[in-house]
Amino acid sequence: MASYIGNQLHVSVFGQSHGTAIGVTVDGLPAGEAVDLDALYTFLCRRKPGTSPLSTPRQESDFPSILSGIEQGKTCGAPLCAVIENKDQRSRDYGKTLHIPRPGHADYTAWCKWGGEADMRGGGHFSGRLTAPLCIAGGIALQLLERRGIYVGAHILQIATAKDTPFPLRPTAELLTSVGEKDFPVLDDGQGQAMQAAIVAAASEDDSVGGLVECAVIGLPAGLGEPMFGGMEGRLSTALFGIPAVKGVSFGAGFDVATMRGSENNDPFTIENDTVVTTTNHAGGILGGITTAMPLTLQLAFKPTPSIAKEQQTVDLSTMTPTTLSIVGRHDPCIVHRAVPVVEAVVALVVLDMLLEDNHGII
Ligand SMILES: Cc1cc2nc3c(=O)[nH]c(=O)nc-3n(C[C@H](O)[C@H](O)[C@H](O)COP(=O)(O)O)c2cc1C
Ligand SMILES: C=C(O[C@@H]1CC(C(=O)O)=C[C@@H](OP(=O)(O)O)[C@H]1O)C(=O)O
Repeated sequence: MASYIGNQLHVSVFGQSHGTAIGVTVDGLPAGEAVDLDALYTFLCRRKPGTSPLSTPRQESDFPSILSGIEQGKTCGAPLCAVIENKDQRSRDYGKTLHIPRPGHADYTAWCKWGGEADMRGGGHFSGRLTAPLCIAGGIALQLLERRGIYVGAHILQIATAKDTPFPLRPTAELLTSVGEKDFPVLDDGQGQAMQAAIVAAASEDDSVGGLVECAVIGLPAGLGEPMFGGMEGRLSTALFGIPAVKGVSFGAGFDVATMRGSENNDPFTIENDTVVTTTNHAGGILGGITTAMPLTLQLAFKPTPSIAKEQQTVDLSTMTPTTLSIVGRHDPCIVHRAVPVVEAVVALVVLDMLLEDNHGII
């Protein structure tokens, strides 16, 4: 099965962008955990569409109905089910082009796989809209982790050619929390202005831009993870590639390690307050798939939004002839800034799942 993840914490996402509703089931949450529903909705609003000229104008409240699993503000042990009704579908945007796959979107591959039966209006089940229910599950996981001193935070590292300052060697909980509270989550607001200008420029040319998100987790114990296929990098990557438009995931110094010498890349060990730490963190807090207790750091590459108004070459699958397409409708000229809370949510779900498997006395 494709739309669920987790070994102890089973998270299953359902729905289509233009269907009645989208939602999530989460089985395996510990019972008796307080869930602050106001804080959860504040988190969901960081992702919701229709809030800025830099994003899709589709108007959705993204307000979740919790159908089960939470009673009197606490998890009750039963599987949690939450749904968000879709309210602002405009399916006519897709009516004339259902046989004409959008370059860069999943239309063509869904058509191949599901024999033309896929509901691809608004991206169907492949849509970025499905990241809203992911944020419900992840937003609850973030609350459980924070209660135990584990903080997950992310920011936009790059959009087009404009670059933010990376997180410092030891990001604090305050830094990770405060950057997420910004309307445009960057550390350097000047660079944030340049990024926003790049999005506006691309949109004005009927085009789109991509970029990078950096995420960090602090407060993890040393020793979380497994060797080989159960490693922290593998577990996180599998989940993070489930976010639509992610084309790359790297940890620590990432692809820069290719040009470093061992003497530069190795993180020297030392002792601080009777604890083993490293003086640099090119490893991103992971050695052998297992956490070192230094901040876990990762970067994700997001491609430019595929649906653009600029004319592109494609094919008509009903006649099997080449054609061109200028996409009408409501689309994000950039995905990166909307994806920041989604990255936090997915990382939190994986970390919580791994702690539930091997809890180090934490849960
Ligand atoms: C938050 C978010 C919003 C998105 N918004 C759009 C959009 O408005 N238009 C679009 O064509 N793709 C959008 N996408 C990306 C597509 O859903 C994605 O590119 C498509 O499903 C194909 O999947 P792939 O890029 O992972 O191959 C969005 C993705 C995310 C995470
Ligand atoms: C609705 C959201 O984003 C949608 C993601 C999306 C896609 O193809 O991924 C396509 C667009 O859908 P529609 O054409 O129905 O407006 C976006 O608006 C959302 O993120 O909540």
